[in-house]
Amino acid sequence: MDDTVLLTGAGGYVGGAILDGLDDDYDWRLLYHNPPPKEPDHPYMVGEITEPPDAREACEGVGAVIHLAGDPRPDAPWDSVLENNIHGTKVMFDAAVEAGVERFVYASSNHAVGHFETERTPDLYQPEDEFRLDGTELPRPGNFYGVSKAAGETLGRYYHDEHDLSVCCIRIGNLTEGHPPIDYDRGQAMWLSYPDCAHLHACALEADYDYEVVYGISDNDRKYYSIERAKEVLGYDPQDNSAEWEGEEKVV
Ligand SMILES: NC(=O)C1=CN([C@@H]2O[C@H](COP(=O)(O)OP(=O)(O)OC[C@H]3O[C@@H](n4cnc5c(N)ncnc54)[C@H](O)[C@@H]3O)[C@@H](O)[C@H]2O)C=CC1
Ligand SMILES: O=C1O[C@H](COP(=O)(O)O)[C@@H](O)[C@H](O)[C@H]1O
Repeated sequence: MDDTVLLTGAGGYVGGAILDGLDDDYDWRLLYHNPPPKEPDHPYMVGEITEPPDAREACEGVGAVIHLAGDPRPDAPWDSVLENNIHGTKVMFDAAVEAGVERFVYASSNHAVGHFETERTPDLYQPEDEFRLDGTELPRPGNFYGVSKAAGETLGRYYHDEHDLSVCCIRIGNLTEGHPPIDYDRGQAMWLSYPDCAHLHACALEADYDYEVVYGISDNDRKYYSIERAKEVLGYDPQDNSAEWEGEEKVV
């Protein structure tokens, strides 16, 4: 991808992981919600994804969008996910199409499929359990936040079919920096390391695809999300595995 890449939600955790790993690799334009505390190393603007003029300005002249901005709280109230996650994502898709953007990478979530876990907890978090979700299943959100993420995936399907935009929805698991979550089997099952997060988003910027839903986790022994589709279509090659850690120490 030689064109400018717009990164919304640039000031957040996922945005930080992506910029940590891919800082020099792309011609970035960063969208912040509030003025950043320190001057970014890349061109940036401050704006609202729910406001079409801001979204249009952010998308002008870019070749790809990585859309992270939104309310990330699993217990977020309906009003907030409706406005920030569903409406905000629709506004960003509209602006992307209007600007002639070629591809749109969308931050979906494990919470879009949270209720698949209900009858299988806690067995599915064990390394020997062979149950896998692979991205072809319909959403089963576990909360309104998950509903909003599933809605974003559906918006992506529509904008791909209607406007021929390449759309990759990444159902991100549990991003933590440095080491996997401690004493949290479920978090270790769906851990996404910072380096694997950056690499996966680079894959989504480079590969050829139409519309994809993939899982964004490291290659964890405890996984119950398949990463085969991400490997096959995007060339994802994760380097981390939460099983290689004991607490904060890497032991393998
Ligand atoms: N951190 C994680 O483990 C996971 C994150 N995700 C998704 O990844 C994305 C980023 O998550 P995080 O970085 O963890 O969250 P974060 O809260 O650290 O970052 C989100 C950013 O979006 C901005 N934002 C929120 N509403 C906005 C609006 N109306 N206009 C402009 N900017 C707005 C916020 O200011 C914030 O900087 C979210 O969409 C979240 O749902 C999905 C699964 C797991
Ligand atoms: O989608 C998200 O998921 C992660 C993991 O949450 P968990 O409840 O499944 O442990 C969460 O940390 C993040 O805030 C959220 O956006």
